[in-house]
Amino acid sequence: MPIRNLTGIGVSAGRAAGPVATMGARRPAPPEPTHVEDPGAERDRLVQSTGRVCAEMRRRAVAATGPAAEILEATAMIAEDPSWAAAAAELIEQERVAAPYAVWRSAEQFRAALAAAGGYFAERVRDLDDVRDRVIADLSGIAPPGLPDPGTPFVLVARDLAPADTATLPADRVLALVTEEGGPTSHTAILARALGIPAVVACPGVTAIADGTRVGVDGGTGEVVIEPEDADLFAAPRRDRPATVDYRGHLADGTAVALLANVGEPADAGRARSLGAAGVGLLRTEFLFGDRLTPPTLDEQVAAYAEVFAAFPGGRVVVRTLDAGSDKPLPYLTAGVETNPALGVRGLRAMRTDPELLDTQLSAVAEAARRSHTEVWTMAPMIATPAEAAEFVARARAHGLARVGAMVEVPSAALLADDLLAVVDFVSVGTNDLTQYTYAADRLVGALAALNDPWLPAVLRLIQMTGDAGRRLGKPVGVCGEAAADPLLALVLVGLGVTSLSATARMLPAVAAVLGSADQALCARLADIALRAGDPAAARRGVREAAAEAIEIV
Ligand SMILES: C=C(OP(=O)(O)O)C(=O)O
Ligand SMILES: [Mg+2]
Repeated sequence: MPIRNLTGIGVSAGRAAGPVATMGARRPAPPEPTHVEDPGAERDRLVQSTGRVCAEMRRRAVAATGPAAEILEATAMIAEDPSWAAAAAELIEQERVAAPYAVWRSAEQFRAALAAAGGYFAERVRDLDDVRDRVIADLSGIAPPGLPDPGTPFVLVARDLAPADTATLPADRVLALVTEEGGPTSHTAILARALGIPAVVACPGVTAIADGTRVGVDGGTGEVVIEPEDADLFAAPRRDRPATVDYRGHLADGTAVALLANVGEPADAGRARSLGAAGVGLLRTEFLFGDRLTPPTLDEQVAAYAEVFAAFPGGRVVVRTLDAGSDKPLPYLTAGVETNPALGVRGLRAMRTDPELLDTQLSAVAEAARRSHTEVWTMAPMIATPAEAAEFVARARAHGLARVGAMVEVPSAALLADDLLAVVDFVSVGTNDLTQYTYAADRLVGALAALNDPWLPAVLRLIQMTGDAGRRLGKPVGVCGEAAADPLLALVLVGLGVTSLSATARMLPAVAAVLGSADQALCARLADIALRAGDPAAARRGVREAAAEAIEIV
């Protein structure tokens, strides 16, 4: 029976058509525990192999930029971690087994420990698997696992992608990518958007499509059409998109809607600026605090913030205080073991356990702001009550910070948006967490991807409540979650009362293109359609059709 058309979750807008090339089965069979006569020589072989793999991973990390660099850096660090290689060497010594088998066994132990630690550590399992497979391939003298190369541009299909593979995708050859697993906030989704490649995740059955079959992929609606009759429908409009942001900060009717960039490290700020971003709507400060045993000093922080502010003289930069805990644990701050880390001591809750850390950060932001010509706004993550927000505002003001706000990522914050907005200067909706908490679905679990879709009606309703409260109180309501990177959803968000959008810089030109040609009345109509739709697929379809009648959409 021919495979019918498939549907997944569109996570990176744009359309493309081309032949399928499937990522080879990455996981090799466990090697046999072959006996070796000379364990010393076998250990040397292991050391040389891990050295080669480490050098290659490091080379790729150094060569990459943006989110790819961060992800490759994480894999390179796992490759360079001596503990798993030392455990493998010990196995060779004690049991006189060949290196591939020892690597496999040692990696199994480490991956079990990472998986048990949960959150951020569990995510590293994919990186460890990647390193393990590369070392075993090197020891066995076979090509390392990697991307297919059919010799022509292709639609990449995979069960899931290792972060390192996604990070090095050749954007000129991969027309689109479709994965059977993965969720909207997975590495695959975030990087596809950063690279501007149309992408669909959580698409059951896609790996059954034979290589070479032509498919059309719509990264907006999530549709994968087998042998499309009208391939022109999938002609790649993304190639015609402007490469930089051409947007003056207001809709076609003059309604002000700021378009800003999400920035995860100082280098991103320069890139965002060169693309034409007007400022930063979310500076994630975790880059300063991770991968170390003690927190950064005041001076280190001042220098890093000042570097970001310097990229936007006269512009706005919204700094988010440290969001530690859950998927971002820190050895010196967050609680050891929590049964439900996403519901645990994270974000502002973790900072309240160490007020000095929060004070140092606020003081550094204030000092860097004084040295710059940038409008600096400061906000806290994981605010659940207006009282927490009031406490944060008082602390930030004591450091001389003028504009202080709260993220809306917990449903309680949206439900009490009037009370929250009464005590802060602005709010910014973090749709990634708001979605996971509204639908009680871990954002890192691929199997729950359908419940981590910001087009879900309850999420839209909570954003509407927040937007309405913002209008009533005359205070700004931003969105800085991945939802703002979806051009169609961006129009809906504006219709729900959102006054600024902040997204990964590469998606800003596409979002700018729709904002600049829409007006408030259209956005309100689209918001109404999305709210009434009942489910994300119907909402996307209805909004796309109505938007297409009024404006040219990407
Ligand atoms: C922007 C958000 O924060 P993060 O993705 O860093 O948790 C969010 O939750 O939407
Ligand atoms: Mg968040």
